Amino acid sequence: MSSVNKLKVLIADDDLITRMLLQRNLTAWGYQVHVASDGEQAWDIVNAEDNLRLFIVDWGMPKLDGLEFCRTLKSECDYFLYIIMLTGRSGTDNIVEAMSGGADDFVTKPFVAEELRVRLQVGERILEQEKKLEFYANRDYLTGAWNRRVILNHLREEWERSVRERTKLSVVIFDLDMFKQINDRYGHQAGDQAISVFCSIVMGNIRPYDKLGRYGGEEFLLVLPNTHEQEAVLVAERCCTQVADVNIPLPGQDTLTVTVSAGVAISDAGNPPMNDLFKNCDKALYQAKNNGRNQVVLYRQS
Ligand SMILES: Nc1nc2c(ncn2[C@@H]2O[C@H](COP(=O)(O)OP(=O)(O)OP(=O)(O)O)[C@@H](O)[C@H]2O)c(=O)[nH]1
Repeated sequence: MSSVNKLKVLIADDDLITRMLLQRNLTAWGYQVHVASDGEQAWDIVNAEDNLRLFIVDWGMPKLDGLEFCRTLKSECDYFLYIIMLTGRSGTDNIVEAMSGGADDFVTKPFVAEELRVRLQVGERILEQEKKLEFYANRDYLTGAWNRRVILNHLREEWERSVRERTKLSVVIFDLDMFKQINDRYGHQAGDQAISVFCSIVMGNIRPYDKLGRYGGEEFLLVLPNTHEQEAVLVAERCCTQVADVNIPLPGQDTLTVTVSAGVAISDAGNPPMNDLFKNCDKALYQAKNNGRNQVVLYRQS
């Protein structure tokens, strides 16, 4: 297993021997281990590392103790985490306090390696389930694009940010052309395949902080923060050209080609307001369809 695929675990413990023992065992069990000797250091690692979801945390630590660390972590993270409290303390009162404070499991020192290993596996199973739930709740199942709720929330957040930071926010609405005919002629499965290919192409053309979401059936919304209209038009045109150029394989020897129309609109430091931004984008899309499809139209005030 390469280190890229290894699950990350953060160990936070002020006792050197425990840290070394944990690090040795966890590395042997295939985890990518990060080590902190107090709560503050643990917090720094949380801020620096992506995808850190599994934790083994001592209770009594200098600067920031384990319980406070759990509380802060659970209240500030909007994704699921699994924390095992590994402590010299024992007894019901301590278990209740730790688990009420955000710990998901409680192990008393000295720990038995095999027991800790299976408890980590329980954490992994729960994290895996949470990841699936997160996907089903936020993503479009067919394409992996964000679903309508998420993309509209994201648009609102980015619009608010553009007001705060006085930047330009660009929005693109894509709509696959004559899609009813494609379904009628080639069948729904082929239509689905075309939608998936379209999304892969768009996702391959955007920056990590741009977001593509499925707004309706064959209508997709692309939110491009801090982006001028010319750049947005270029991205949209690149996507439309690439979609039109691809031969989508169908069962047998057949292939299918599709085209896409797009409307682009921008808001500059919150002007126009979000609803109008959206309406402008829709008007531009309507224009693109009226002009003959397979093209990008930028909304202009006039
Ligand atoms: N295969 C498939 N078809 C879908 C999906 N979502 C929506 N559609 C179909 O997309 C078609 C959209 O048709 P219309 O809204 O009439 O638009 P159009 O045929 O694309 O025409 P223009 O937008 O004017 O170019 C409908 O037949 C929907 O059933 C989907 O997930 N999969």
